[in-house]
Amino acid sequence: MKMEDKANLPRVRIAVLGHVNVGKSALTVRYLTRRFIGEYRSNTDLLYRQTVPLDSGLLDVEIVDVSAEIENDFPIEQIQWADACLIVYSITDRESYKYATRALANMKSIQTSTSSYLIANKVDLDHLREVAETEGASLAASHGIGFCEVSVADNSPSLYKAFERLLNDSRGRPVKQRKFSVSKMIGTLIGNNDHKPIQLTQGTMVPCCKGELHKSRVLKRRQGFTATASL
Ligand SMILES: Nc1nc2c(ncn2[C@@H]2O[C@H](COP(=O)(O)OP(=O)(O)OP(=O)(O)O)[C@@H](O)[C@H]2O)c(=O)[nH]1
Repeated sequence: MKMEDKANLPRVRIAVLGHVNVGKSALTVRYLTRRFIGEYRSNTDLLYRQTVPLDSGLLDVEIVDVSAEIENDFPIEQIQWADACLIVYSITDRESYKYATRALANMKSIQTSTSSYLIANKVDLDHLREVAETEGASLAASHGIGFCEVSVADNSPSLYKAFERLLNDSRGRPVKQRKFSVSKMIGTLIGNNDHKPIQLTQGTMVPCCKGELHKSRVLKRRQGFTATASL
């Protein structure tokens, strides 16, 4: 594809939110690469960019995998940046369900136009289940959003359907009015010499250093990440 054609592709931005250890990184990498990264450690937000084929055509997708290192920190800037949010919890961790409940309530209170989807991960660990499927379904229903239970480890097809539904819904929406310069944010991420983009097979991943945008979060956070499997 020519560069100018690529530059004209519609773009959708997704923020992946959730409590620590629920599988946000594994889920994002699974969607983009179809691979499962078993041991993954990240102390900072990660931005992924990739062109994905949908039935409706090619789409430029940017996904922020939001670090949940700081408890109860509501990532408002990432949500305002995004066109859509995936809120993830683990069926084996009730705290993560509570986190998702708070996140959805906070999103409602700021009346964001961001569309959302709730994902319950780790259904392969049903013997360790702490959250019933009906609880996830009723939480999602109370916010009028989609819901599914998945196992990222087992490559559940529902995971891809959730992403595709969010992408298709967001693609059809008018361009979101943002309170800050998105191009500046992306420029900061991509242009930061300390955090060069990592080339994936089809896209890039950038450890996010959000500068002014997320100073309070980032300063408290240890920078850098390690991935024990190459993407
Ligand atoms: N059994 C099982 N383990 C999973 C699944 N998804 C992720 N994991 C594991 O859960 C752990 C946490 O996964 P991550 O993707 O790092 O989770 P995260 O939410 O990004 O974690 P933080 O970066 O700490 O917020 C890892 O050990 C994964 O291998 C799943 O579907 N089933």
